[in-house]
Amino acid sequence: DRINYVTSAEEKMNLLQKDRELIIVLDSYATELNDKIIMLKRIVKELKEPLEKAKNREEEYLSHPINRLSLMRQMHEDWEPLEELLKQPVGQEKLAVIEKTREELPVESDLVEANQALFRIVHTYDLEPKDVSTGLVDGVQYSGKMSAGDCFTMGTFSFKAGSYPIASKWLSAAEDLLVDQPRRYHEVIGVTKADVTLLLARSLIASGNVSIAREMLIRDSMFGQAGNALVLHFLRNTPQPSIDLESCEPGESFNQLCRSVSRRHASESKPSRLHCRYNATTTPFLRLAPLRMEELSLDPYVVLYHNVLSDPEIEKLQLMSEPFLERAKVFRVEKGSDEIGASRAADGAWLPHQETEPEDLEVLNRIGRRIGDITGLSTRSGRQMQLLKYGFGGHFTPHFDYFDSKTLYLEKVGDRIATVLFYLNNVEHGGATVFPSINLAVPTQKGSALFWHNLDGQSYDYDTRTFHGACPLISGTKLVMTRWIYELDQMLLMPAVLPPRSRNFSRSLRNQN
Ligand SMILES: O=C(O)CCC(=O)C(=O)O
Ligand SMILES: [Fe+2]
Repeated sequence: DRINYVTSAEEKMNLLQKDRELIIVLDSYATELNDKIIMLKRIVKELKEPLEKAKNREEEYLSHPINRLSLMRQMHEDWEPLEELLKQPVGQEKLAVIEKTREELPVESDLVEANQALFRIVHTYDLEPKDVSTGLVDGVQYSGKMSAGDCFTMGTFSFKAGSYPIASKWLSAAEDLLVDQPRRYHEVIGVTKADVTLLLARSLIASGNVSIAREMLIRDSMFGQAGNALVLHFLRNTPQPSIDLESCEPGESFNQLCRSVSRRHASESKPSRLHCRYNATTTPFLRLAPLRMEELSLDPYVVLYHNVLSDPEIEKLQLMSEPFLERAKVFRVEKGSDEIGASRAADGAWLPHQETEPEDLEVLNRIGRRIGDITGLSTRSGRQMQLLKYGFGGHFTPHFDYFDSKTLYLEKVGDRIATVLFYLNNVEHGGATVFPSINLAVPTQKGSALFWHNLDGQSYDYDTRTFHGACPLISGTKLVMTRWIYELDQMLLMPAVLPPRSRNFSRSLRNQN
């Protein structure tokens, strides 16, 4: 399996370590080169000395027996080894280390994923690339700054994705940065002013700003009057997007809800809270230990229970899932299999895992029983939960938790009638859970559990209003755990409320977890 640099924290640390090592190697390469230069300069100085003495008295100098021998010997014997010395390659071991390390460095797809993550953040939270390039992200000033090369790669990605106005903004940021930043490095890596300006012109033209592009090219001494011809050429050759982001576009209401609870707006709008009360009735357990609950929506019913998990339990969950974390996949109904897709960027671990220790199993079962106590639904032990860890730009495009489709597993357990989403940490910036159809955004809250029914309370039909997703994470990590409650597990508990249904499986092509 390839290393996943985008979401895995461990690999991110590894990345920094590699970066540090490579820079040390480059530095010692330069030192070695410098040592050779110093040595050569010294040799030059030594060779020059007799010549200095001979200046203006060449004949006398050469008639001197010792000088003559010295010159003969030196000219005959020394230039061969000197030539050898010059030919000797410098820093070969350092070069070999760089070559070897390069095999383990991020590849094209890693960069594309990082591009995608930042693109998503800019798009969802409606940010200005220029602000982002200075580290100002959604009202928060971060310490990093972007280089011209960084902005250029974002511009290129946005261009390929067919987002020409955003591409123009990134490329114009790159152009400005090229002026101020040391150009030498960008020349070496092949990001030139001409590249940036030409792609900026193409983006401007593709977004309808033809005259701005023309003026920019003509004013540029590199192009001058050739600018007119370039504009014509670009007008005739409209670019074709080669990256498809359309298929996982979360939609404007999703984006707006994400913005409404992000850092920039956090103080302005809190999620609507209908009631805050204690649940002391569902089961005998709750009569002893009432739970504070916030009903966020009555129809469909969505409720947030507070302090469901303790800090030690959360710590345990994190520890037991760590070895099994891998890139979370998306279930493709049409293929009947899981795959990594752009609609979801997070690491996931299924709990319990085959290798889960008995004492960890006990914790999982205890949590399972607690869910039963809280919801009044049957949560058969052994059903897996999914722990999810989102990193920078991690997200989950809106989806339904029910499958609405036939699979072998579903025939055994039925569909997911309800979902419990545990928040295992407080997210610093971004990463809320959002229900676009009911205008609900829920920021993470450590220890709380969000609960909703995926089926309509009356008809038991799929409730499409439960469409939900996870907003892109802007900084830090986000940890959640999902426990689904299955239809057929309820049969013993309340056989009467679940009449056998013949379903029309309406979706054949959908993303699922
Ligand atoms: O992470 C979230 O906020 C939502 C996760 C989710 O919808 C899921 O795992 O099905
Ligand atoms: Fe979900």
